[in-house]
Amino acid sequence: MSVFDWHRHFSPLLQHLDSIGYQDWSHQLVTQLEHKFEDNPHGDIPRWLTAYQSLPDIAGATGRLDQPTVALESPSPLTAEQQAQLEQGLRGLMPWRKGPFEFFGTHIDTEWRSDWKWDRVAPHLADLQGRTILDVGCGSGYHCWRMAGAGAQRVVGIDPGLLFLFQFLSVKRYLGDVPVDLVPIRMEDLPGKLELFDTTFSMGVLYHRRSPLDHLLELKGTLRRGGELVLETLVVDGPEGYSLMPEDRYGQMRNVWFLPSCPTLLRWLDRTGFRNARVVDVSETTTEEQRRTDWMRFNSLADFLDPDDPGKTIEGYPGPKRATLIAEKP
Ligand SMILES: Nc1ncnc2c1ncn2[C@@H]1O[C@H](C[S@+](CC[C@H]([NH3+])C(=O)[O-])CC(=O)[O-])[C@@H](O)[C@H]1O
Repeated sequence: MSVFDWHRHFSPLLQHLDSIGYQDWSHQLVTQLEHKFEDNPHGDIPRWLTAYQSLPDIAGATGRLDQPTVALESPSPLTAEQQAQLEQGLRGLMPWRKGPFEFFGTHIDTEWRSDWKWDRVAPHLADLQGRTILDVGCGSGYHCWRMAGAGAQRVVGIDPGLLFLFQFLSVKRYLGDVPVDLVPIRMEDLPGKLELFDTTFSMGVLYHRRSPLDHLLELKGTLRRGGELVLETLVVDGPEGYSLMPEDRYGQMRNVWFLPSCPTLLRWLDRTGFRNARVVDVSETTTEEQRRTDWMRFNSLADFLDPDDPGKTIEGYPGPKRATLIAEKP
């Protein structure tokens, strides 16, 4: 038996999938979750679970999901004891990378200002009102909450990082049975042709995939006809056809494969069968957007850039620049 009662957390989603005719997917998820939490549990789960379970119960909590800081609020101020319990529990879930969040007045200054990314992406999206959304590589689920705040009917985030799951649940536990879920699986663990989602996001994932074209095809398989893909990834300057493959690490990150130019990305989207692909934003990532904080005390972007030329990574590659592209599935 797992110490983590995963059935309780995932049963609303599994039941929903059954109710809309996606029993095959829900059965597959049960097998994957059993494996993850019972057959082969991550060694840190007991510690994260203890931190999560130590968070205080707070009556009447509500969420503000439509503003830069995803915030939990309570009708009356917390007692000093509740405040201390809260801070200790949240500290037990460090490092906090994607956010910001505020838990009843306790502000979590995360490594990333993920709200800046949302501000760059959101103006270009088809209205999220009433949509069913997949967020691939969703991290702590910060953007999933913003999607819900923009009116999405249901949001499924997937990310294999289990600390992210406990950070996500520490928000969700105060919001009750909201139709927002984080499932700890990889893109490759989804069934091939779900054709379920109105919008699928892949932000910060493509460069981690050894086979970026297969990633695009997998993303296409998640969308219904006419659905929208939102792709955000690291890019480099260069002509159509160009893409950079780092020799080893890029900005100290392992597992970085292809950094295409924007024209190359457009070609990839076209060749994988998307239509109307367009670049809606290109921005350099700054050390204001990604930095060490009190809630993420390890090295961050400033440590990964060349100290003599911050326009370059420490390995001598062009500094991080990200593009957002939008395309439709025909
Ligand atoms: N194969 C995979 N399948 C699913 N997730 C994966 C995979 N490989 C890596 N990830 C996950 O993708 C996320 C990438 S971070 C972007 C977070 C958010 N989207 C953001 O835009 O701020 C970008 C970064 O920090 O490099 C991580 O949480 C990985 O666990």
